[in-house]
This record gives sequence, C-alpha cells and structure tokens, in this order.
Amino acid sequence: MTDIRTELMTLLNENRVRTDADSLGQYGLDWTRFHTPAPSAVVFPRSVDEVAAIVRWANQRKIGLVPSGGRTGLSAGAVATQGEVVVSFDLMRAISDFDPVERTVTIEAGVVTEQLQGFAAEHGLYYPVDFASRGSSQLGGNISTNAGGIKVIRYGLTRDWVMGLTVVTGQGDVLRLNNGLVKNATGYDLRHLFIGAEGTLGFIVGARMRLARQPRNLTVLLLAVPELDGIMSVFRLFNDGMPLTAFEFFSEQALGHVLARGHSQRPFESASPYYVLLEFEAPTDAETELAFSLFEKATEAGWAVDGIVSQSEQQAKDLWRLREDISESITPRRPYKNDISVTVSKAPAFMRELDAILAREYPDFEVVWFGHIGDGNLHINVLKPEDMPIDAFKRECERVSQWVFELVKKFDGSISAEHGVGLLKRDYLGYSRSAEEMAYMRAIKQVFDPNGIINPGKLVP
Ligand SMILES: O=C(O)CC[C@@H](O)C(=O)O
Ligand SMILES: [Zn+2]
Repeated sequence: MTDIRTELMTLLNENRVRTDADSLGQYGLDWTRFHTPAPSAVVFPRSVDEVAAIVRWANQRKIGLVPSGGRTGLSAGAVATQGEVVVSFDLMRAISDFDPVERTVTIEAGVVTEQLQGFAAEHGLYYPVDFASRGSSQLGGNISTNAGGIKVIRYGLTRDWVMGLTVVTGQGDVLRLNNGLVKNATGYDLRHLFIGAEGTLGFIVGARMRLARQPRNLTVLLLAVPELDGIMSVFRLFNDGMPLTAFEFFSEQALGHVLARGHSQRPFESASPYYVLLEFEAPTDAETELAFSLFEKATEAGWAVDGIVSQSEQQAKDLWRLREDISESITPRRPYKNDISVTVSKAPAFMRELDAILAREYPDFEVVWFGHIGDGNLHINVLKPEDMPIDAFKRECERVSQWVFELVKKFDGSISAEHGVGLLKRDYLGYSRSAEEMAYMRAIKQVFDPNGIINPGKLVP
C-alpha cells in the first residue's frame, strides 16, 4: 500500500495523492448506494501528460484505475471496490479557445456541467444537455456515459455536442480525435467509440464542445393526466402540434415525495395519478396560444383534466422542480433503480405490460414512476420498505428485474436508457445486446486496454 503511494507521489506531488480513509470512502463511490468503496489511493492529475503517466504506471504495476468525475452516476460506473486507484478530474477544470463563429469551446474533463452552461450563457449561447445533477456532474463523466437528461427530445444526447475528444487509452497513448471538424470522412470515428464507453477503453481528458443558440422564453406547461395511456396520447398531440424542448412525466407518488420535502407547492387542487410536464419556446404569444388550444383538445378527449402554464422564468423553474427533485427526494429510501427505454411508438403497450408486472410482483413495495417519456425513457424506482434489510431488498428487486428485462427484450428496448451499465446492470447486458455484440465489445476493450487496467469489471461482462 505504502509502495503505491510512494510511486504515485513520484508521478504527482504529495498533496495530489490521497490515501486517508475519508478520501477513499468519498472518491470510491458514486450515487449508487449498493457497493462498499475500497480504493487504494485517489490521485488528482492536472494535465493530459500526467494522466498518461498514471496509465503507463498502472500497466506496469497491473493496478486498476477508476475514472472519477462528479460521481453522480447511478449505475456504479465510477465505484472502486477492489483496491483500484481512483483518478479524479477535479483539478482539470479549464475552459479555453472559445470560437464564436463555430460556436465551439475546449473543456477539460473536470469541467462541471453548470460551469459550461454558465460559460455558454456569458457568450449569449446555450449548452443544452441538462439534468438535475448539473451542479456536480462533470463533462468527462457526461461524455463517458453519453448523458441524456431533460432536453434530449429537442437537442439530443451528449454525443451530439462533442466535436472533438482527447483521450488517454488503456495503454497510455494520447489520441486527439476529430479536432472539432463537422465533416471528416476518414474512416472509423473513434471519438464515438469512447463516448458512452463508461471509461472502459481509456480516460476522456478533454473535449471540443459545440454550443447552441439560446432558446427564447422557455415556457412550461404542466398537465394532470388521469390514465397511464393518456400520457402518450398527450405526447402525440403536442409533439405533432408544436416544437417541444422537453416532454416529461411523473406519478402522484413521485410528486408526493417532492412535496414532502416542503420546498414546493402542490400544482393543482386535486391530485392526479400522473402529470406531464412539457416545455416549448414562446418568443411570441402565438406559441402559448397554440399550447392552450392543444391543451383544450387534450381535455376534450379526456387525456388531461387540469393544466398550468408558467408566466415567468421563476414559475417555469418552480414547475421544473416538481420533476427534477424526484430523484433526490426518494434517495433516503435506498431506491432500486431501473432506467429503461423503448421506441416511443411502443411505449404505450410497453407501459401497460410493465404496469401489470410491477403490480403483480411488487404488491407491497412502493414503485415510483417518472421519466423522459418523450424519448421512450422510464425511470422506475422501487423503494425499500423501512424495516427490510438492504440485502434482502436487493435480492427481491433482482428477481423482479428478470421479469422487467424480459419485457424490455420482448419490446427490443434497452435495460439502460441513459444511466449506463457500470457494475449495477453489467450482468443483465445480454437482455439488450446479443452474444455476438458482446464478443465484439470484449474484443474492442482488449485492443484499447489489453491489461484490463481501465475501469475493470464495468460494462462488459
Ligand atoms: O433517479 C432516477 O431514477 C433518475 C435520475 C435522473 O435521470 C432523472 O431523470 O431525474
Ligand atoms: Zn433521467
């Protein structure tokens, strides 16, 4: 143990190598709460060269390395449980070389999502990949998981905003991929292989990110929807009727947990089994009027029974909190998470069947539904009963996961829509990827990381 520390201190100086219990506990874990952290050290490189030196050292030493950003992941993609060295990007937070013509900018991996959003706003622009953990999540992690979030319906995934990537492969080679080019027809785009690879092929150390023009007067409409089926009818009506920047849903149970924290008000006089939150740009009154007329159609059809539209930026934010605060508000209940997706047109049938399975298998557990339903992405959180030991709870949830994943497979869906696979979903990968695909994935891992140094045990079974 002391050797590792001493050796690392020759690569980085003393105060950038930590082995104290607090740091090991903190940096060895992400927001997944099912693993016990056990790294042997945490290091804080400041440059690409330092990261490459750490990787070369780990190859000689045959020691695993775990990348660590804001550690807001929900699939245990950034946990260190077997004596690995955690490589934190906390000290690599520079933003540079902004180009207003191309609307691109270079970031280091440790730049926090909100930091990039703030930088874009200062330049009259917009970084549109957004989610509740924006204040902690780092771009390196976002890119590694191809993070999605609440605006995917309009702006796509993180992948769509990465114009260039600097990576250190599992062998310690530095690759500068795509250099910000829009057009580049020179064969395999390795950039896209690293995006979403969950740090299993190498470290993402920097990127050239694209920014968008600022949206105009983002306006939120919240609807009370009485039936699960009505959610997709409302989606079709609005999505055909006007350009949307978000289309989210959540259940009354989910809302109940948010309201219990005391920061938000109940939006309607009466409770409704489901709520839909949609967002659109309203540069003129015409867009809001159009939204109202669609709302009227939804109520006439019986899909919605109540609605509220934001009149100010603050009111829009308050309505968003009803959706965005769900994840944090249920965290104390140690939720078992499922983050699943199907294509949008299959979503109604999928939701009906899933509802039946969950009601049958979890008659006594509280199951919280919410998610980015406009992308076909559902977050299903099963809450641990207070008096149930965590291991028994996990076993029970894993049993039901088989049912859920069988259904996902039947609908050609994904067992992880946006949270990644990590350790948590690794052994279920076969429900969404064929044996042949997984063999190619293992072969690719072998090419970039022949010694199995980088994020060992994650993603690829
Ligand atoms: O906690 C979850 O299940 C989802 C977290 C996040 O992806 C969200 O959409 O709020
Ligand atoms: Zn989500």
